[in-house]
Parts: sequence; C-alpha cells; structure tokens
Amino acid sequence: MPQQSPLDLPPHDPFGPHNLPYGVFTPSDAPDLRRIGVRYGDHVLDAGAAAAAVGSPHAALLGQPTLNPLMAAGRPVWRAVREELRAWLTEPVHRPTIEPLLRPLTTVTLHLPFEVADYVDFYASEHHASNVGRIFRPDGEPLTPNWKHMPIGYHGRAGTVVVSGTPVVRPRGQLGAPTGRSTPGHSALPPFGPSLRLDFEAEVAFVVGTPSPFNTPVPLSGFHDHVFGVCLLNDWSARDIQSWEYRPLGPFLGKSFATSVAAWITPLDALAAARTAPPGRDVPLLPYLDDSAAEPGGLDLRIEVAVNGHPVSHPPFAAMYWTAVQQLAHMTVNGASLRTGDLFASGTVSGPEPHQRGCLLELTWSGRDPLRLPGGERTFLEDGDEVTLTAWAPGPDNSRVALGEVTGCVAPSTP
Ligand SMILES: O=C(O)/C=C/C(=O)CC(=O)CC(=O)O
Ligand SMILES: [Ca+2]
Ligand SMILES: [Mg+2]
Repeated sequence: MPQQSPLDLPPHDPFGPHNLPYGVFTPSDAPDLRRIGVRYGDHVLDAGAAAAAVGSPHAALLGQPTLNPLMAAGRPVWRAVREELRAWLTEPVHRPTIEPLLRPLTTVTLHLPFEVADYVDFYASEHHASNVGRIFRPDGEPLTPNWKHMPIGYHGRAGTVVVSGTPVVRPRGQLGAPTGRSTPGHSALPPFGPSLRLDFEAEVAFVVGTPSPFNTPVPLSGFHDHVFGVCLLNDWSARDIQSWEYRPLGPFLGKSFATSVAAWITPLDALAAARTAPPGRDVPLLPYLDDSAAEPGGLDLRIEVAVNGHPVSHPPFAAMYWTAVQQLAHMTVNGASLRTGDLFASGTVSGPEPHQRGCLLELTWSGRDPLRLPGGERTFLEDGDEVTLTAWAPGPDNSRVALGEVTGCVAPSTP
C-alpha cells in the first residue's frame, strides 16, 4: 500500500485546515530543540522550518521556541500567519516543501507553549456556582449578592500552570478545622496530610496576546484585538484544603499546586462558527459589561470529561452566564494592564443537568453520591487516576473544530 501523505486528511478531520492550533514541540531526534508547531490531523508541522523554506516574512516569529512573540504581534499578524499556514498545508504548489516538515504526533514531545504571565480563574457558570454555594454554604443563598452584577474571579498561581500530561502530585496541607479534643494547655491542631478530596474542574481558558497599557480599560469591543486563542484547562482542586482555608480571602493552596492546560492553543478565528449568545441576563448590567448590543460573546464548545477513559460528564460551554469578553472587560476596568501570556479561565463549566457537571464535588454532591466507574466507585480522585478533558465546537460547513485535550494523572503525595 502506498504511504498516505499527512497532507491528505480525511474530509472533515477536526484538526483540518479550518483549525490549525499552535503548540511547541521537541522532535524525538533533536532533544535540545524547541519549535513552534501547528497541528494538522495527527501530525505537527514545523512552522518555523516551513516559514523559512518558503521565505515567509514571519519566519523569525515562527522560528521561536515559544509562542509569546507571535502572541504579542497582534491580530493583523495572527490573521496573516493563519492564511499562510492554510496555503502551505492545502495548496499543491507547496506540497514538496511542506510534506517533509510534518512529523507524527507520536514522535514529538509537547511543551507548555507559552510563558504564562498572570493567571486568573473566574466562576462564570451559574449552575456550578449555585451547586457549590449549596454544598459549601448550605445555610446561605446559593449565589452571593454580587454574582449577577460582575464576573467573580480570583488570582491564581501562574508558575504552577503545567502542560497536559504532567503528573499531578496529590497536595498536602491543612485539611480542616481541629477535630481532636483540647486538653488543658494544649489546643487541638488542624488535621494535616495529603488531600483526601482531590478533584478536577473542567474549564476553558483564554490566552492574551496583545498587551494593554496601564490605566486603560479594555472595552467589550477590544476582546478580539487582545485575545490570541483558547485552550482546555483543568483547575485541580483539593476540596478539603479549599473549604477550610478560603474564608475570607478565597481559593489559595487548595488550587495553586497545579493547573493543567492543553498543549494546543486554538486561534480565536478557528472558532468563529461557534460564537453564540450567552443565556439571558436576569439583572441589568453596568455599561462596561452590558453585551446586549454587542457581538455574541459565548462559545458553543461541547466538553467531555473522562476518568480513566470513562466519560463522566459532558459540560456545555454555551451555558456559561458570563462570557470571556465580559471577563476581559471586568479584569481591566480598574486600570489593570494586560501582558502577553496572561491566562484567564472561565471557571468550572457546569450545565443544568446532573450529567453536565464539571467537577466531582458536584457530580458526587461532595461525596454523598459516588460515581460508579468500571474500575470501582469514586467520590474524589485516587492515586493513579487519569482525568482527560476533550472538546469540540461547530466549524464551518458542518465541520467540527477539536480542541487539544488536557490530561493528567494523579501521583501519590510526596512527604
Ligand atoms: O467558595 C466557592 O464558592 C468556590 C470557589 C471555587 O471553587 C473557585 C473556583 O475555582 C471557581 C470555578 O472554577 O468556577
Ligand atoms: Ca476553577
Ligand atoms: Mg488550579
């Protein structure tokens, strides 16, 4: 049988010429190299080598070991590079040059494709926020009074964002209030040790390309000038550490031990057909957040969460109350500037149905209703468990645009 060319993809391959996500890879035969790659089917194009070979004006930007310079170059450059890539991969005239520059994904190592600047995590699913409110604060209202007036978020830890495939070591910490009895002269101590309630959170993250100046809010209309692309994200969460530490300042060590992102950043332009209106707003919004007359800011991404290969949830991103467009406007309204590499995540994606919940805290209702999996029941994650998020979006002409997966395996706590 003649070897099929990697340039001849089946029609409607979800990593076809309408997608073209960016990553950074090391070829197995050159372990010291880091190259910008573009995924095409199950292959990766060495984008820097391709640009040099055809004499592209963007050869220097694509010949880097990280996406940051390309991300900083701005939307007109992103558009031009995307057009070039599409031409190289689909036009017969480029075939002899481009074909040898495609490598099977199985022969490369993928890296965190950009240097993360700041990392912010929002809380944008009304279903998730209401469920967590009911679980953590059963005596109060599920949503806090501010929730429908602004996208609630917190600053996470940029330095512990890791690429898909990185093992996630079970964190240790204070697991709750002291439970033992105090004796005269000795107060009881909080229990300390490896988290017993380790969870995942299925999220979608947005990567900032173009920076913004200090003291200059980015309006809703500025989103497409600043945001380079989208990737799946797993905000690993230790629920015992979190529920003890979070009052009154919010998530801290219960979430900062690791956050996994996909190795592939999907350009916003690849998701044009997936743009959709968010759910109706229940309260009027301040002008800087009011998107009623704006382009639809939601995205129709269909996520699947699998534990050890078994699907456990299908969260719909289209159901998110707050959009990434509003989140960007909110996080700059006080004058905070954006840097290339800023990463902001949606918050856990949960839909209205039980099988659409994006974390085990909700899926098992804090451990009350264990999940039945072929390998045994789960309340929270066990050592060795592997969590994988995948997603697709509607593309042009009934095609699908796949997002790169994010996966991670739980490793035992280290003393
Ligand atoms: O205290 C709470 O209500 C819960 C906070 C979180 O879990 C923060 C978070 O990561 C939000 C999210 O992913 O939606
Ligand atoms: Ca989160
Ligand atoms: Mg995290």
